[in-house]
Amino acid sequence: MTTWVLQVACDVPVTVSATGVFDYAPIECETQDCVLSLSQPSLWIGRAVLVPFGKQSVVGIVVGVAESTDVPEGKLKQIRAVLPFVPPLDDNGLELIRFMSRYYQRGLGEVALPALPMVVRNGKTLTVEEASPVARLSKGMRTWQKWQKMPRTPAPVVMGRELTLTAAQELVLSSLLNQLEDDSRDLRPQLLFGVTGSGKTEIYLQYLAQILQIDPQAQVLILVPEINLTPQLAARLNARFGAEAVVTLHSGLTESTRLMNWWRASNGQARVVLGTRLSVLTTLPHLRAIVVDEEHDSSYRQQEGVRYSARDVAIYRAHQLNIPIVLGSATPSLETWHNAQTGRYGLHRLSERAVTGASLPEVILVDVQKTAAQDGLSEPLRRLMSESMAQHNTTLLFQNRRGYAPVLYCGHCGHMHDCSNCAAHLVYHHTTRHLHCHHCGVQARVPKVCVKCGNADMRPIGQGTQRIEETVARIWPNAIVRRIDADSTRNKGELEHALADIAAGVADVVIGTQMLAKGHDWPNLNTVGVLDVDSGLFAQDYRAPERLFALLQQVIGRAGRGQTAGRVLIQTAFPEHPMWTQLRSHDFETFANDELAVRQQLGLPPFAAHALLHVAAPELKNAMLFAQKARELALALIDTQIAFTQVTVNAAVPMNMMRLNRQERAQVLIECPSRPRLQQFLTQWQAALVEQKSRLMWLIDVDPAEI
Ligand SMILES: Nc1ncnc2c1ncn2[C@@H]1O[C@H](COP(=O)(O)OP(=O)(O)OP(=O)(O)O)[C@@H](O)[C@H]1O
Ligand SMILES: [Zn+2]
Repeated sequence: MTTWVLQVACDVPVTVSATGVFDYAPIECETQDCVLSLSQPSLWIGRAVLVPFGKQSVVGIVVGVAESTDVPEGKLKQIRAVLPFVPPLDDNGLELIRFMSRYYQRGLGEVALPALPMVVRNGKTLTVEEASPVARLSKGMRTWQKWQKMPRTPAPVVMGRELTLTAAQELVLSSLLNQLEDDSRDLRPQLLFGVTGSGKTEIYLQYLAQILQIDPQAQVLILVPEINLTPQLAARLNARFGAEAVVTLHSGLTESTRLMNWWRASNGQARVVLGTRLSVLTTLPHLRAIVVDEEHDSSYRQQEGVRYSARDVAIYRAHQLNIPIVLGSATPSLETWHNAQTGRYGLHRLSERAVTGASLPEVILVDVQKTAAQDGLSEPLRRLMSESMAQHNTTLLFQNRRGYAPVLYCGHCGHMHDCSNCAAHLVYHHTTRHLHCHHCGVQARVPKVCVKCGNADMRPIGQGTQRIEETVARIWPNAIVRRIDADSTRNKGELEHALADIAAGVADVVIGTQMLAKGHDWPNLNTVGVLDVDSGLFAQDYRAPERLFALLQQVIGRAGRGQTAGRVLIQTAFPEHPMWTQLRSHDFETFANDELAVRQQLGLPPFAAHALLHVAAPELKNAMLFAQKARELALALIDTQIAFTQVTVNAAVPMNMMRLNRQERAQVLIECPSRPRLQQFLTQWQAALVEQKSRLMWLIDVDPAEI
């Protein structure tokens, strides 16, 4: 019997175990890839292991070793096997997951394991050899086996042709590079605040090229909100650095490609890693720089499982490794903007577009109270569209709602068809002739008569992308139209095809949701119509103006990126709303500074830190009871500990969207001007909540995206 134990982090929720770390006895393990013996406990730390857990085997990470355990003698289980092909987490990797676990109030395993590809962390795809306690991937992994035999040396980087930088780009690049010089080494995060189309991407590439050239092992990480939406970037990276050196990591990859790319990245073989939020946790042994493109984008926020911000984790990781990080955006998040204003981050500006002759588009408002938007399209917009088509340019219609119509309404009794699982209207989809719930996914056939009064006068009310598509086809029967939304791009290859067509200038009209706001560069696009965004002007959430402004400025920024001047037409019933003034003059700074002043006055983030307790139960009464109990526990903590006097506990209330997926939801908002204090408080509060042993679903969301 050994005299020491392994502390293994497993992916279990905090409600099951506050730390998520369990003790196991080690076993001798000797393979080609790693020799782990009982006499050298420290070598085990950071290793992936397969352990018995209840009735199954699960993959965990060894986060420590100890001389003793609380597990009674005879009850301590042995690990089943080691996963030698998973590169061990080094001290920095372990510290990173410890940070996330502390910051987001989650178990170590919950944080660490999702970074591994599904096939690796899923115990079912592993086989353990009888003779030696080693777990290997079992099925269908032939290419993987081939890869494993390949050399693990860093791939050479080929330096492709670069664009000649404009004077403004040159200035930014040299100031970014200067900051890496030893005597002025400034590793604060650097914000690249450049208007849409100002050529931020080219700066990232030339900047990273320098870093890759200095060090023949160096790896760089580029985070993007969504890779599928911007295939141009992956192609550009391959062309610039050589396909051999570049890997992508995102959820759209097949499992085997994902596995291979992860493996190449985590062994230090791949030099340039282009990934979405999850890739921020990938082991990268020679990571030397990080770029976060479109740093404001809400896709960086993981909203399921562990709720974290990949951008914030990237900033922490850069800080920890003492490496540079560049955040880029035309519409930085207010947190980032605030940090750039106060000097915590460096700030670099690009105020002109990069392409000679291209400028920011003219923005025109159409008052739809005066000029009705017939079937969603006002007369002035129709005129611009016809003109644009005649000149063989592309028009983009931004309608941020998929489906045909957001409501199916009975013209007789006024009944609206709602989802029975959620507090939401069902959306009418013409293509499937079904009503869909966009929250829980439920679908129902369109009733022939009103379910309430039996009348057949059923009317779709309002506009969705499908209905706009129908209208465009009716007015311009010969127009080539591409619709980009979650429905039109569900099948494999559809999105790529549509994007390629648009990039080639084939489409006369592009209709779509916010998917169109992300980083697309289509020189042929000169006209943008913004339809139906008024509801966003009056949304409740304090972040709503920030989100709407960023979204619209990004959409506006798609126009006029080539030689033809761009123009944007916004249809609104509230032309006097102050947000339009700043959008029309492309004045993000004034908007951001005004908005920050309001936040400061109200003590809202970034001037305070927030955490939100979410509770869900089949009945609201029970969710509220738990939320109220949680609030009492919070108040008791504050009463007994002087350190927590700055913490404010708000009332337990039903959530804005109270019912979702058959669950009624309640929340308690916690506010505190000091982040470290809030963290201390949350740790104790969460422990008290776990002790309640409630069977309800609950979780603490740190820096919640919405309240
Ligand atoms: N130095 C340059 N010379 C010529 N063209 C350039 C140069 N730099 C960038 N471009 C071109 O300008 C266009 C816009 O560049 P890019 O897409 O990088 O802008 P961006 O700042 O990332 O914009 P957005 O924030 O809207 O995504 C691209 O077509 C790019 O090829
Ligand atoms: Zn629903």
